[in-house]
Amino acid sequence: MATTELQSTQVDLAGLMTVLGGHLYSTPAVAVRELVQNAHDSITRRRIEDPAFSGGRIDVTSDPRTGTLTVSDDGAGMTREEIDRFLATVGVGYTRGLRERSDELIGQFGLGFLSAFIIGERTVVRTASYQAPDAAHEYTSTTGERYSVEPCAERPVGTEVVLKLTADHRELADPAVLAGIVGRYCALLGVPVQVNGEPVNADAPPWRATGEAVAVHPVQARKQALAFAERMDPSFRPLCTLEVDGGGVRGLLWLQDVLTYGSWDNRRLAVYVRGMLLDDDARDLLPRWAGFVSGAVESDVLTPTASREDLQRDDAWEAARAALHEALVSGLARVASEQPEAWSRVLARHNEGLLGAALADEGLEALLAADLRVPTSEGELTVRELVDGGDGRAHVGLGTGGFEEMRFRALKRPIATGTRYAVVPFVRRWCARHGVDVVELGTSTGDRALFQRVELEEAGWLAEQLAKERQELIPARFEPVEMPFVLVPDREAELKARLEADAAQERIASAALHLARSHTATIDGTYEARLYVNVDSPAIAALLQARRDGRDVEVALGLLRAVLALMAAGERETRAGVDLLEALSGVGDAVRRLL
Ligand SMILES: Nc1ncnc2c1ncn2[C@@H]1O[C@H](COP(=O)(O)OP(=O)(O)OP(=O)(O)O)[C@@H](O)[C@H]1O
Repeated sequence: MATTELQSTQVDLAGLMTVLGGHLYSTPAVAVRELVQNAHDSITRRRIEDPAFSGGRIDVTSDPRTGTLTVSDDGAGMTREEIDRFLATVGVGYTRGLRERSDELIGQFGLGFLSAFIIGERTVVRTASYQAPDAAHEYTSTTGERYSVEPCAERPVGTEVVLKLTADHRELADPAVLAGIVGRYCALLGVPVQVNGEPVNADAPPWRATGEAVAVHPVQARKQALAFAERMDPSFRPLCTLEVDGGGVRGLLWLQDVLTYGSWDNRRLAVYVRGMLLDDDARDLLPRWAGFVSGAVESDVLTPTASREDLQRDDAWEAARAALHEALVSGLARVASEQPEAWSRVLARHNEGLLGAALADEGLEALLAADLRVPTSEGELTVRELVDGGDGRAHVGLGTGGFEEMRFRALKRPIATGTRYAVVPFVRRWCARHGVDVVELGTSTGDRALFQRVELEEAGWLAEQLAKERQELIPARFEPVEMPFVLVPDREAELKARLEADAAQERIASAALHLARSHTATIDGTYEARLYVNVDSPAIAALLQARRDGRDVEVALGLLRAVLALMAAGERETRAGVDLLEALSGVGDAVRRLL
């Protein structure tokens, strides 16, 4: 058998660099983070290996005129040999080996330094190691593929990396841009960082401060937490903050102080791993319903991907997600009991989103069920108020307005607006728990609960006189007695007509359509609307009596037809086919004949 000769795989560094540069990182700003992170790790290394060391500081400076950016540290520095072995060898770093001795180190892949070549057209590294402080070296490279190392003038122990930025990335030298980037990435870093002389991480996050010996008054602690939230997320003012401590995550969540709707998804969570911002938008760690929640958390157990801009979806991630969920629910409960003012603001701002949240989470439902309000024809009410106002039943409208609403308005009874986000399921759930009936207006079962049907000899005659085509006239008793009739469009027939229209075939997947049709087949779609005529109303009672007495009822009928048409014309759902002018002239005609 012939022996197979083993060959070495060739690495095309230029090609690899293009991939890394163009595809690994989402933004060139990440390169700045990588350099600051190396400075941090080098300081950590020196703290471990050089017992005499008491410093630790990172300086980022820029010169917009020359387009240069410099990151300096007073960390361990590198010897000549270390430059070759670690800095200039892709995939290898000193840091990885040291991680066993410290959980503060951030680097592990031996890749980050390459990002300097994405934003810099020339990179110079000047360094002196604490192991050989008198021998400083200067590394120079343009693309990272080739480099030179020379001895250089004496310098303090530590490293400075000087980048001449490419034309595309010169904006990174703008002091404000740079301060913004570094300030966000390094907000929680344990080593002080200055950008052009200004500290960017001087204030420790509030959860670290709680370990301090002097206990802070709760009001003061709340203020500090709000100030932190405001610093971290300038786009929204925070309404109140909630602590997170569990599942390997510590930090703060806050509710945004804006008016939100159910569809609002502005979840924003910044995740810091070992003090460095890793994922600016880890929204998936927050529950889907928390669209109005922002936060910043840190963790040592979450694992970054190689781009260090995302997190691996491992067990730690799941545990963190569960902990954040729990922190949100218990934090909201705490705000409800300890900060009544903030709580009423939370309810006012996020009522709609919380309706959905309550449906998604039983713990929240228990907390919120009594306080959340649903939109009704009488303004926003709690379900308890809706039920009390509805004589012990919850009325829900599935359309918009209509005669039914007019009737309820006349009675001053509230109808919940069932077409709005989460209202129907929330009301149903509440009522099921409290043993209360829900009446859905416009469905045949709903109508049966509201209109007490009566037998009437003149029903056929009334139908001829008042009902239009595809309207079913039903004699009934209902309140208020002043109302002679109510025209109720049949929502189920409406749905049936819509689904059975040919166009539906194109819009709805056929399996779903089939299912829907098997339901609509059970709906009797003969009538589009029901006209309930109130036999208790003085107008109808008088009309019927006059007819029984054999008197002429034409004028009265004309007037009633006109009123019916006018009522129908005022409602979006019933106005089709109503001739307003004809209705008005009907009134005029009746008045003229009466006088
Ligand atoms: N400022 C610095 N001071 C001292 N050593 C440095 C500095 N910057 C880089 N190095 C050395 O170069 C090595 C490679 O750096 P690089 O950023 O490529 O990878 P890393 O930091 O080890 O890992 P990662 O890719 O996860 O960031 C480091 O491990 C360290 O030994």
